[in-house]
Amino acid sequence: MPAIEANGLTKIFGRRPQRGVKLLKEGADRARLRREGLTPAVIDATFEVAPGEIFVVMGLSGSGKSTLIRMVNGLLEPTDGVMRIDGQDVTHLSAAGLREVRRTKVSMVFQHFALLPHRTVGENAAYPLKLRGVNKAEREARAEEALALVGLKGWGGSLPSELSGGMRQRVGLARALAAGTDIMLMDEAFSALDPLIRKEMQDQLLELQAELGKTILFITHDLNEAMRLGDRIAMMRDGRVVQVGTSEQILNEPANDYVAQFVADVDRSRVLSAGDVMERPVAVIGPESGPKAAHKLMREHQVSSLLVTGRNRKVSGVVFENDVADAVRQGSDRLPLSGEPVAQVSPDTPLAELFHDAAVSRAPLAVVAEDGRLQGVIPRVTLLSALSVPATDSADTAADGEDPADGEPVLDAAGAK
Ligand SMILES: Nc1ncnc2c1ncn2[C@@H]1O[C@H](COP(=O)(O)OP(=O)(O)OP(=O)(O)O)[C@@H](O)[C@H]1O
Repeated sequence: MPAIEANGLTKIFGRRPQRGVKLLKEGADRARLRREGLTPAVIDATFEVAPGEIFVVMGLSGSGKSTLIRMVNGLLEPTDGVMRIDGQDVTHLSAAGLREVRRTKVSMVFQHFALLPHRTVGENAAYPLKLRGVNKAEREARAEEALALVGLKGWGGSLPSELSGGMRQRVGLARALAAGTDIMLMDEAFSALDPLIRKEMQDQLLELQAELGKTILFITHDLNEAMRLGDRIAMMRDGRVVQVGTSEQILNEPANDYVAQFVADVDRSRVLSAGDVMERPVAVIGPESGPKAAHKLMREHQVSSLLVTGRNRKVSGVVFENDVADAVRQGSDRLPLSGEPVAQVSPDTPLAELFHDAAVSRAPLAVVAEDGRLQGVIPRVTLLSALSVPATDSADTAADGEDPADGEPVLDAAGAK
């Protein structure tokens, strides 16, 4: 069951907003509604956020992000459509019902977090618990735990004025964590921070997420932030969700020209990772194979090197064309393994971190799973082309979600020799 589910969610500001819904359903555009004195802030938004997912809503100022998040936590009532939290329809809840949802399910972190200046950091973090009537001892324990999670261990007794801006924003995060809800809504939560502190907070959020598995709906107008944080991203324009996808899908398969232009300047080397661009490891040979088989495979795939893998698909080395040709000429039946190490990287490694290895290594980079099994390869040319033209083939490989190594012609002693 999705943690958050929006179905046809629409919010129109102005008098008699239902008129706007009707007009929209009749095909009217925003300008038409504006002439009627209506502002369609969110139009027909439909998406699901899975439990444990970081779902980023991304769009320029005025695209409707804040309105959308305010409907999720019940600060605004939708004009049309349905919003469900953990399967419960919260679209038209009473004030008491909404309070209950906020108390138990959803907490929120804002851009400018209003800390109570005369209360300690610990009391600030524990504030929502106080409102809920949680007893003092438990409040303090939970606040302390939450402060430790955001790197503010030992600061509970200080006043907000003693903290830097970044630290205050951490208190906001701690407050949401102390509340103990499974869903956290973050509205431009890091946008007011200096770039370096902002990056630190993003890292921390990713760490916390890995540890706690919260469902996070994160709003930002910063594409790089969206791409860094989001498991998936919803791109909004003029109140509509124009695309929902992983950062890799948004980069390589933009739904329209607007999205394509938007992502044109993204630093692809930081957004795409090895797993996104790797190719099927076809140029791979088993250790028992001989030089003739290696030579044949190289010709077939027009490559100048082959990775050598054992039966467990672990990479044991590399052979190069010249050495293989020599071995064939000399009638040798042993693969002429090169002494060169093969760079092995995890599928999560950003492309930016692959350049050094790619530059110093003649062999393609080996992308290996945690258990060391070969998942794919990245020849230098693939790395370079991934940075410019959308890498459609490799994107398909990654999107399939299958083990690209399976079913490939890995030759060994029993194979074509
Ligand atoms: N209470 C309101 N009354 C009337 N119009 C509103 C109201 N709140 C928002 N709007 C309008 O709805 C549209 C969407 O605004 P919203 O604040 O949701 O966008 P946003 O993407 O969050 O922008 P920003 O990043 O600047 O906050 C805008 O045209 C805005 O002027």
